[in-house]
Amino acid sequence: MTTSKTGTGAVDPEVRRELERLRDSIDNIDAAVVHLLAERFKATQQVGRLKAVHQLPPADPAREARQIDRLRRLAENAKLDPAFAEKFLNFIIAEVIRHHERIAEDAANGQQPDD
Ligand SMILES: C=C(O[C@@H]1C=C(C(=O)O)C=C[C@H]1O)C(=O)O
Repeated sequence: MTTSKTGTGAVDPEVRRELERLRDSIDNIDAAVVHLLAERFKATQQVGRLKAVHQLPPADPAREARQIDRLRRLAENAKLDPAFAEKFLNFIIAEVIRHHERIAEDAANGQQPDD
């Protein structure tokens, strides 16, 4: 790794190229994360509708506990902080449960689900 400055205050062009290469990779990963999350939410919306029709509760803590166990193990194997993985999953699940509550309320009020 070369130094980050040329001495004139400008960033070494080689360092700039390396930074750009890494940032391109980060941008691709961020795009993949957004697409994967969108697909996950499409599936959870369908679960929410199914639960509303069959009057099942929005949250399923036993299922969540199994998912957290599994995700923590996957994170450990991938050398990702399992506490971070758990926090991230809990953040997503909390949003899903909010959606499910809304879908159940709409169904109870005779409203059609949005697509
Ligand atoms: C999607 C579901 O609903 C809720 C959301 C979950 C999730 O986002 O993974 C898991 C369990 C439930 O609390 C489900 O029951 O499968």
